[in-house]
Order: sequence, then C-alpha cells, then structure tokens
Amino acid sequence: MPDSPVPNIEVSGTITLEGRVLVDAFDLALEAGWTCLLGPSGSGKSTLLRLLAGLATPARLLGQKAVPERIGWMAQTDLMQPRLTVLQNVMLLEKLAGRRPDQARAIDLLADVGLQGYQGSYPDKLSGGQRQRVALARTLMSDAELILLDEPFSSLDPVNRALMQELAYQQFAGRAVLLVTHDPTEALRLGRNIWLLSNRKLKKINPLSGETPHGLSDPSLALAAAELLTQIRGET
Ligand SMILES: Nc1ncnc2c1ncn2[C@@H]1O[C@H](COP(=O)(O)OP(=O)(O)OP(=O)(O)O)[C@@H](O)[C@H]1O
Repeated sequence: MPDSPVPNIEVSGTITLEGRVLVDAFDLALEAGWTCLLGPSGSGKSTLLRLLAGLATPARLLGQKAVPERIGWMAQTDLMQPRLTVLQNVMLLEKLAGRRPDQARAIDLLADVGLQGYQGSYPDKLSGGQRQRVALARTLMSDAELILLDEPFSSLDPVNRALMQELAYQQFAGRAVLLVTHDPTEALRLGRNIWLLSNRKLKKINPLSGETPHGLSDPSLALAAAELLTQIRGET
C-alpha cells in the first residue's frame, strides 16, 4: 500500500470522438476506495478509462485531468507473456518502466494472491482464474495510487469472480480504484461511489448503505442490482 494518502484525482470536460460528442460535460473526482462505472455497451466507459490512463484512443478529452504519476491497469485479458514465467510476468512492467523489480516482493505478492509456489510456472499451465491472480500481483507490483480496472473479472466463472472481487478489494486497500463493469451486482458490492454513463451523460447512482464489499447473500444487494439493471435497460 502506498505510504502517502491518495492525491486529488479528477477528470472533467467533454469527450469527443470523430467530431461528435461521446460524453457531455462531466466532472469525476476519485478518492481512496472503489468507484464503479456502469453503462451500456458503446457508451464510452473504456474510452474514459483510457483517457485517464493516457492510453491510445481516437477520442479526445476537451477538459482537464489530474492523475498521479503511477497508474495501475488491469483488463479482461490478462496480457500475459507466454514465454515468461509467472514471476517474470509479475516483474515485467517494472522492468519496462526502467525500474529494478524487487524479486522477493514479487514472490510475496504471488503468495498474497494465493499463488505460492507458482513462480516458475508458465501462463499456459494456469487456469483463467489463476492468470487473473497473476495479473493482480503484477498490478500490485507497481505501487500505483490509482488503479484502473476495465472489466477484469467479467470472463471468470461466478465463484472465481466473487473470490477475485474480494481479493482485489483487500489488496487495493488505501488506493483509488475505478472499475468499469457491466454487472450491477459487482458495482453495488464494491462501489462506495457508483456512476452510470448512458446517453452521453455521466450520472451518480446511490450506492448501497453499509460497509463494502457487500456480502453476496445480502438481500438488499440482489434487490438493488435488479432495480439498477432495470434502470440501465430503460436508458438503453
Ligand atoms: N479504436 C476505435 N476507433 C474508432 N471508434 C472507437 C474505437 N474504440 C472505441 N470506439 C467507439 O467509441 C465508442 C465508445 O467505445 P467504448 O469502448 O469506450 O465503449 P464501452 O462503454 O467501454 O463499451 P463496452 O461496454 O462494449 O466495452 C463506441 O461508439 C466505439 O465504437
């Protein structure tokens, strides 16, 4: 976990794509903890995330952003290098950033995500859930204050998805996390702040009251998720 508190993280303005407005004027400020971004397909969620991360996109932000120097990224595909071992994969981004990776720390992180003893394995010997755990350890290795997650759990089976949500929640404690998801249950479980991007507008959604992450057996979670899904469908 970073020693210093999370600095102000904010993005505001308008997003345009090929001369048309993709997202109307908005102002999104992030604090420590989980913020979830929901919305129909094509509404611009990944584009917003890519603009925040400074990754290539044909869209433009007409506005301002304030982000920390180190940003962690985790997506649906684990972007594992097949010729590198699990340990080498965990340390790869640090190497590419020109820093000398701390191997002992990488091994500790693999243990933290439940992969003790897997450091010498190659990615093709791992299950999808295990590969996402490696991706989680790799993201943790960067000590980023801002973590951007683009549907990292969506391809997992329900049991592994729930486990990964809880593991990531625990491991990213103290950082600002922005999670793009299609899943209202996931957003309500994890999000202290929830936003819905639909019809070019970014709107705030009421989170569930009480401590996050909410237990899957919490009856108010199922009810709120059903209501939110109905709202999203109504706006599509
Ligand atoms: N490389 C690209 N070139 C041109 N248009 C693009 C490109 N990437 C995305 N778009 C367009 O930008 C818009 C927003 O896409 P984006 O991927 O941000 O949506 P999304 O809300 O994340 O969708 P999904 O939930 O399906 O991933 C869409 O109309 C999409 O077709």
